[in-house]
Amino acid sequence: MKAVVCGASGGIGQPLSLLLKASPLIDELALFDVVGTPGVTADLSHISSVAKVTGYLKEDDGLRKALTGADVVVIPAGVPRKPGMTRDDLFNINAGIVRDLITGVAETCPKAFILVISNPVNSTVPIAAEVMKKAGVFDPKRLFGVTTLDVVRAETFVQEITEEKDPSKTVIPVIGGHSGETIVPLFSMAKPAVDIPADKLGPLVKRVQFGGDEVVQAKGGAGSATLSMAYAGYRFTRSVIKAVKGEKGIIEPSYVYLPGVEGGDAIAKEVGVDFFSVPIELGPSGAESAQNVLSSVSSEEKQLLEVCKRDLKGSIDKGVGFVTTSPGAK
Ligand SMILES: NC(=O)c1ccc[n+]([C@@H]2O[C@H](COP(=O)([O-])OP(=O)(O)OC[C@H]3O[C@@H](n4cnc5c(N)ncnc54)[C@H](O)[C@@H]3O)[C@@H](O)[C@H]2O)c1
Ligand SMILES: O=C(O)C[C@H](O)C(=O)O
Repeated sequence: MKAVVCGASGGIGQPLSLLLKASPLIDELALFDVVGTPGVTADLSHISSVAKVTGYLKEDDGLRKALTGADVVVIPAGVPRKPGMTRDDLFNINAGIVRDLITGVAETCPKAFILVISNPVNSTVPIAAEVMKKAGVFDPKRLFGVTTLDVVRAETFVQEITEEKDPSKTVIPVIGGHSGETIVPLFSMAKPAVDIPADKLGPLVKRVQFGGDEVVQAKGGAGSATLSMAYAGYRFTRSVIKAVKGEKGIIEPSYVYLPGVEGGDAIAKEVGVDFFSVPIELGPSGAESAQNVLSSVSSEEKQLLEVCKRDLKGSIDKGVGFVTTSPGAK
């Protein structure tokens, strides 16, 4: 199992690479970034775990070397937000970064599972899909937008109400996209069920939707969530790898191209957009099936979904348009 981290020297990239290096599920870990990988690689390579670590910069065909033989490619490359910015404000820089990295994946390891963390996820995943389509190698079951941090936040924030000792034991589907009101936590479907007083539900939902802003404000210009994202990114990567290795019954919400996933076409028609996060059953070929949870949502959640669908459409069109109307990826 070879995993590659693109953006490995960054705020997310370093702790994510540490967690992957410590995982016994991974035999080879390749680190790619435009700066800093020699140091990060040397440092991680002293850890006495299974994975063999290699590092690459852009020079000397580094991206191709890093991606050769990759099974999983995780992408936290790109700029983070500062206070006052939206994720969409990152589009102008990050769209090109993601396009170029995915072009490398399409050329070097088209069968790899691709996990996109770079923001705005609502647009960068459609960009990745279009680049893969253009190259004739798009497999929707292998492309994931990582929305796990929203799930992790929902689990964590609801604990204030449930007072459960281990917050990760409460399963809460979070659907939609990964930005403000496109994030729709379904507390009505929590397992085990949670009893949330009416006056607390609205603020709880808002906190999950705008949890990213909390961290951006607290860091005061020094970036956005990195450590919690590394944890979430690792958790999702581990689930994909375990499922690929044959473990059954692994379900994780993820932002995918629904028409290409079993059961997803009907959901896409219902929500009116093709890219959307729902709980996905993972398996050896990636996204095995999409779970339609829409019929079970509460009336409050239905209203949240209306706003979500409206906001998502523009972000998806922007991502698709970036590839279809640009003169072509490098
Ligand atoms: N999906 C999520 O839930 C989520 C959560 C947190 C952050 N993010 C996003 O993740 C991205 C990274 O955040 P960060 O805090 O790690 O930022 P960072 O600036 O600390 O790190 C980004 C890294 O990407 C590298 N990079 C830039 N261009 C590159 C290229 N062409 N190829 C390879 N590497 C390149 C940089 O050198 C840097 O090391 C941001 O876009 C941020 O918004 C997403
Ligand atoms: O808020 C951000 O910009 C980073 C990330 O998307 C998050 O949710 O923390």
